[in-house]
Amino acid sequence: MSRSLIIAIDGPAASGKGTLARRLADYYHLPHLDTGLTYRAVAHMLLTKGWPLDDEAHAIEAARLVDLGHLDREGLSAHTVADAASRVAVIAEVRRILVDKQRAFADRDGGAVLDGRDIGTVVCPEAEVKLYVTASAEVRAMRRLRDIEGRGGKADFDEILSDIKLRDERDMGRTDSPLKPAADAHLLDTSEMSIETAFIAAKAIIDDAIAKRSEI
Ligand SMILES: Nc1ncnc2c1ncn2[C@@H]1O[C@H](COP(=O)(O)OP(=O)(O)O)[C@@H](O)[C@H]1O
Ligand SMILES: Nc1ccn([C@@H]2O[C@H](COP(=O)(O)OP(=O)(O)O)[C@@H](O)[C@H]2O)c(=O)n1
Repeated sequence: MSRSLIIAIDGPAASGKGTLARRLADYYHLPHLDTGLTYRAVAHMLLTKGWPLDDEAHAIEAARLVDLGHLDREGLSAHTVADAASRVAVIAEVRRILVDKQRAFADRDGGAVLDGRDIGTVVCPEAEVKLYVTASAEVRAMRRLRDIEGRGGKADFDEILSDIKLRDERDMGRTDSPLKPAADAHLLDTSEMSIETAFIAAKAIIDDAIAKRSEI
């Protein structure tokens, strides 16, 4: 690969952006960063210490301590951590600190795949390929339910659905870096797509962008 390839993937909870990001990173031999884990890490630190989620000073301190090399996906996977993450994610200074770290990750030779809520709009507005992955709230809630049950847990579909809708509202409604497709993002509605079909569709978009380089 002669030029850096940055692939920015955004979308709401359980739309499949992480699964797609990991597969694309593997296919194009690029490093991958799940930026949601950085917000989850901040939330987890506050929850563990018993600090309120709107305690800005401690949230900022926690954001400074986030180490991209040590993000524990399993330890941060809980539903409560995801909800708490969307609360600390409204703090502008927390975002600024985490976005700096995310940009440093993206700015490496060769490129990278990043997924989150504001990658195409704020973190990597210069990304060569931007994907906005979505699916209906019901489909996303069903995917999350299967995730939880697959790990031996129990959950209620209606509760997950209302949590997902609430988090969508919080993420799309905040003033700082709200979740929305970048103007030049390709929309991928995976409601009726398998993981494989979504991967093939994304790969076609990326290969097309790479092919256009040689025409320039
Ligand atoms: N296109 C798809 N069809 C069916 N299930 C999917 C699809 N994409 C992802 N999944 C499953 O849905 C769940 C949530 O996907 P994930 O990639 O973690 O979403 P996100 O990163 O957007 O929160 C996972 O269990 C994943 O295997
Ligand atoms: N780039 C990002 C990534 C996540 N987040 C926040 O972090 C929360 C958890 O993100 P996540 O990607 O781990 O959540 P899921 O989509 O996996 O459920 C989101 O609901 C957002 O509030 C953000 O604000 N910006």
